Amino acid sequence: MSTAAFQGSPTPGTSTLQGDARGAHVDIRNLTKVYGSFRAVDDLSFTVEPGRVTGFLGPNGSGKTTTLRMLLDLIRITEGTALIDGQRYRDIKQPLHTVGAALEATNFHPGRSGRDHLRVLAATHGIPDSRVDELLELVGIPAAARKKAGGYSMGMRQRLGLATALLGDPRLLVLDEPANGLDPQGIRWLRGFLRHLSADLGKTVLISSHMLSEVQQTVDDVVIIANGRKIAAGPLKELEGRASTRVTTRDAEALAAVFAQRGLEARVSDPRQVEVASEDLVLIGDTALAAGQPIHGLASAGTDLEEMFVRLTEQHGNRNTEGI
Ligand SMILES: Nc1ncnc2c1ncn2[C@@H]1O[C@H](COP(=O)(O)OP(=O)(O)OP(=O)(O)O)[C@@H](O)[C@H]1O
Repeated sequence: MSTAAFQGSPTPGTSTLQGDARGAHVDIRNLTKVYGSFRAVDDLSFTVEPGRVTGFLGPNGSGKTTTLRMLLDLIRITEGTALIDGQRYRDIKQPLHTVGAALEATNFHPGRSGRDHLRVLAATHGIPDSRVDELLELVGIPAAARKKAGGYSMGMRQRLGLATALLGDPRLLVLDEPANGLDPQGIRWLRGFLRHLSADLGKTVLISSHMLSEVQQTVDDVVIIANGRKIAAGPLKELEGRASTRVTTRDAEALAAVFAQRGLEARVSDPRQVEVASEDLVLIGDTALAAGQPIHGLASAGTDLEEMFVRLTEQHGNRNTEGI
């Protein structure tokens, strides 16, 4: 599979992905979905900006897919609005050219090749076959796409889903868990591809994920939900907070005091463990050494946002099974 297919794409104007002068603006306002007495999405509001990749994050069952389905008019909204450039999806004149979506990677006809799947869709929208082949090349499955989709791996289905979403060269791309089933190389490829679409072509990209770590290097903005409600939203850089390091030692209290003297914020999390609000391993190591304190282990403890996300996932892992 090509990992750089898009990198060589021609200059704007002739590219397979021409881009628009602007991506579409998404405005979700007080969106609610109720099933019986269960609030799958609860008074959710956020915006998605053009030229950026927005990560829509939350634990399993938190309401991400339900929100995206309401945005795309696949299910009825109970309350609130979900607008794309000020319009409901159903009122958009040329939806394929405005919004490209890949909500599920499994809904291709198993007996039809990926290429034929795209060609059928292209034909019904007056899009030439040549574009189908260009897109298959672009997403890295030019040969595989001639085989029946029933035999595709999850990663191949994801790539075909992406090609389908891109068929109309849309201004907004909505992808549900696009990294699912991709190998590390595929995830790296997807990351570069989505950045190209947003940063270079100005498109709006909205991707959902239940794993912050999977999209952390891809997204500019995040919207985090749990139990159908918004927990946090904003630029990733602003929300990430501090990175910290977990230090294993003989006497955590003594080492924490040493760090504090050096002006490093430190917290004893275990009699043998200290969390230091720094990712400077040299500084941490040298400080401990100078004070004669042994270090038995040093590990990145991630950022404040990562810690919050892990906590959320633990608390709200699956509200169905928890009966919340
Ligand atoms: N048709 C439905 N009827 C009843 N409950 C539903 C229906 N569709 C979804 N739900 C419930 O709504 C909640 C949110 O589901 P949703 O699929 O939106 O979560 P998600 O965040 O996309 O999860 P995942 O990361 O697992 O895909 C879940 O508890 C789910 O069981």
